[in-house]
Amino acid sequence: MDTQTQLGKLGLFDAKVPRYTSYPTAPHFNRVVGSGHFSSWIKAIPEGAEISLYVHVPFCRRLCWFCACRTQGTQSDKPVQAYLETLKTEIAMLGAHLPRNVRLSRLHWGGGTPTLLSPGMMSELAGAIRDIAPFTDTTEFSVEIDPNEIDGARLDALAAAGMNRASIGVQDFDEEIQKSIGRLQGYDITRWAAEEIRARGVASLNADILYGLPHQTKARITESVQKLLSLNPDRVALYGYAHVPWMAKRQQMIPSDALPTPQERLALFETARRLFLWDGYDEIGIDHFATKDDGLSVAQKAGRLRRNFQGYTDDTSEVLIGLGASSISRFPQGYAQNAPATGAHTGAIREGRFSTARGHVFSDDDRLRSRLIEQLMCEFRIDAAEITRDFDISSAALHDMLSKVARAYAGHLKLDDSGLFIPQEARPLTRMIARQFDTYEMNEQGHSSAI
Ligand SMILES: C=Cc1c2[nH]c(c1C)Cc1[nH]c(c(CCC(=O)O)c1C)Cc1[nH]c(c(C)c1CCC(=O)O)Cc1[nH]c(c(C)c1C=C)C2
Ligand SMILES: C[C@H]1O[C@@H](n2cnc3c(N)ncnc32)[C@H](O)[C@@H]1O
Ligand code: MET
Ligand code: SF4
Repeated sequence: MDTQTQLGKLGLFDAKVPRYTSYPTAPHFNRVVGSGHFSSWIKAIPEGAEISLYVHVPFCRRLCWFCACRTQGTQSDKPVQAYLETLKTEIAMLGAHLPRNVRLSRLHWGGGTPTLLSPGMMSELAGAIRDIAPFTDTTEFSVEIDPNEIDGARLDALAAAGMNRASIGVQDFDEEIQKSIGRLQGYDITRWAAEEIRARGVASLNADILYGLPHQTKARITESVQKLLSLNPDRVALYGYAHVPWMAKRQQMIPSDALPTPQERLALFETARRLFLWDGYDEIGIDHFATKDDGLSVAQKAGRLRRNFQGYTDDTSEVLIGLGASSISRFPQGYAQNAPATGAHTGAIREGRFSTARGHVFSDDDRLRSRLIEQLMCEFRIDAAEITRDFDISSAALHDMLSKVARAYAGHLKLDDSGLFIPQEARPLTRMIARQFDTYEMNEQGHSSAI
């Protein structure tokens, strides 16, 4: 039997599973967690700790039809200006709760489109953040940049604010595909953005592209990847297009009859993957590629790769604070998510309280399973020695847990005393295997395709 037939037999082409950017996943967050938890978790950060900060900017000038991110379209600067005021208040509130001498390991601006801020707004925002949590010599400050929504003045402002990493949205270079996903973006504009970002001393450039788009073929993705490689990105995120029109209403504009089948999605992924490997990139986790000396590759080789809401990271700080509407924070105690709508978020901040709307308090079992899933997603294996060292579980109990999963995928996984291992041929199954360690009830239809 060939690999595709075997993967099909295991249900890969029918399954819907989470992407496990957290455990438990966001749909399982509950209303028990509120602003009281958030404040107390902030206060519990050790003095002098390095923490990470994510700032969400939920606005775009145009709304791409494929996009599943929390964002709204606006042509006017008025709501953006009002939102910036909210963020500055939220940052000051955070500063009032933070223990002394806390500094930033990572700062990430995402969205939406953070680059629709004016240069003045960018400096204000960066200044407000650096006032409450200064950079260190090694702080990484990354910004999601829309090549369609950037110019020299805004890049200058970002560079002056300390940006040293950037990520550009590419998705696909093919014009027919771009039309079908409501996002036109010529190669020249993308190339201009990449060059101008680098010209400002930004050492590391990431690009996002998608497989599984309407009208995408192996020939077309090959051409898109070649064009992308001509820009020499240090990192690439190759996400599977998540078609969830019941969640992201704008996806109803996408012609679902032009979408590739799950079997074709796997072939598209494999085609793109081979091109990146051929060009010397390392494969990082399930959907990233990085040059050999990039931080992600180095972290992967050293066993320090971690999973976060952005996908993969080499950040090892224990606390990630999300600011702005819908942002999620992660603490050693649990997750806290802000109110998703900008109105509700701003309302809470104006009343002087954090907008935390839901979240999750970790149990010991959650912590164990969270790490098991993270190891699978980052390293395609579970390291039994590490797990029994760090968690309250005996070798025998762990082995029992791993054997059940190995049996469910009999002949595809390797199990021995050192742990569980997913060989190369079985890697498309990784999210399904991770699902085996997830004890939360799941509405399968709510999720995106397993491949
Ligand atoms: C930049 C945009 C974002 C992407 N993911 C997130 C952001 C901010 C983070 C995120 N992802 C999900 C949630 C929880 C639900 C919510 O609050 O809206 C958050 C905060 C879940 C999610 N993301 C995608 C889907 C289909 C789902 C729901 C179910 C599931 O877990 O499968 C699609 C998707 N969004 C982003 C990517 C890269 C992506 C698929 C590859 C971007
Ligand atoms: C931040 C990144 O998230 C990715 N992104 C946005 N929406 C989706 C979706 N529906 N499916 C997969 N990836 C998506 C894009 O690649 C974007 O650049
Ligand atoms: N909005 C930017 C873009 O589309 C950043 C990626 S999507 C959140 O290019
Ligand atoms: S892909 Fe980027 S620009 Fe397009 S709607 Fe999503 S966040 Fe906005």
